[in-house]
Parts: sequence; structure tokens; C-alpha cells
Amino acid sequence: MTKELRWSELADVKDELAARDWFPGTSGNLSIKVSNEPVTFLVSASGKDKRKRTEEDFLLVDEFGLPAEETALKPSAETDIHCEVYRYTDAGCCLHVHTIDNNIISEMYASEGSITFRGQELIKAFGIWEEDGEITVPIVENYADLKRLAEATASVIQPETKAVLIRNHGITVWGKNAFEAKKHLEAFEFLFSYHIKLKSLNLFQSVKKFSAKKIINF
Ligand SMILES: CSC[C@@H](O)[C@@H](O)C(=O)COP(=O)(O)O
Ligand SMILES: [Zn+2]
Repeated sequence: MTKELRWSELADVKDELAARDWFPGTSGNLSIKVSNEPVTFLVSASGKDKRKRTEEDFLLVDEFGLPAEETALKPSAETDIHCEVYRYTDAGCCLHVHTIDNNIISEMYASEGSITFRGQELIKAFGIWEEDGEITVPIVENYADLKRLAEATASVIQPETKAVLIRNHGITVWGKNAFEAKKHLEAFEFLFSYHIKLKSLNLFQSVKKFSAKKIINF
């Protein structure tokens, strides 16, 4: 019964993220915890069109990402990342999406290894209520070796971490359940989009000032 309930919760989240066009080109993957002892979770099957809702969207895997039931389905290629998230956090749901905004932010701040947001109302979506509260998202390189990518992701998870960005790839974000994971994802995507727009506006204004100066000097 729990499995069926979790399945429909995850399928609903998938539909909502698909409606935002956050699964371009079959990218992205999702998972939801079904049991703790032993650890099992539902994860999206690899290579599916995540805009479609079918009986073959998810399969049950164990803590190592191996199928926990007889199935012809292949777990997401990035299941190891989900395994690490469940190993190092108390997450009940983990979401991975590729968006233009999260890719741009990951590239802009890759050399710093993280991005920190402060002074934004939406930081409260992460349960941070202090006036000077801040949230940091670590950024890891996009290793082609997916075991290495999962290890790199695990290595930057701190107790307060809610998401990890993979450079020019996407974001992996989690929460204690599907509702919280989706809330975190939406809040991060808002912060990314705001940051990019503000930076572009500032750049546009400095170019305008620079050109105006040049015309006067000319
Ligand atoms: C088709 S591009 C995206 C993939 O390479 C991968 O990064 C991804 O997010 C989806 O892989 P999947 O195996 O379907 O879970
Ligand atoms: Zn991916």
C-alpha cells in the first residue's frame, strides 16, 4: 500500500515539473523513499519521456540502486546520486532537473565551488527564518563516470545542504517528503532566475553608462 501511495505522489510531482518544462530531452530523474529498514525507494526508469504518465515510469530499488523486484525496467543512470542522498541525509524524496537557469548558475560559480543566496524572502522556503539567513548550494564537476559523480555529490553534502548543482548539467535537490522536495526545487529555481536577471540588468546598465560616456567623450 505504501508503495502505491508513494508512486502516485511521485507521479504527481513528475507531472507538475513536466508542466513547467523541466524535463527537456528526457533529462531529469526522481525518486521517493518507500521504506527505511531495509532502505528501498522508487526511482524513475532510465530514458523515459518524463512528460508521459505510464505504469512503467518507476521501479523499486534497494539502497545500492539495484532493482528490489523482478522488472525489465532499467533504473535511472543517475540512481547512484539518489542512493548517496538517502545515505547522507534524512531525505524522503529527491529530484533532479536540468534547466537553463540552473545550468547558467552552475557555470557562473563553478570556480568558486558554490553559490550563496542571502537577503531573499524565498530563503524561508528552506526553513531559514533569520533576517540575515543564507543558503549555500555546492557545485561539483560533471564527471562522465557516474560513480565518480555520485561520490563527488556525496562529498559536498553537509547537514544543512538541501541541493547540489552539477556543472552544466543540473540540480539534485531533496526534502523530507515529496511536498518539501518540490518546494525546495521551486525556491532554488526562483533564486537562480532572479540572480541571472539581476546580473543581466546590472551588466546592461553598465554597458549603457559606458557607451554614453564614450559618445560624450567623442
Ligand atoms: C538525455 S540527457 C540527460 C541524461 O544524460 C541524464 O543526465 C538525466 O538526467 C536523465 O537520465 P535518466 O537515465 O533518464 O535518469
Ligand atoms: Zn541529469
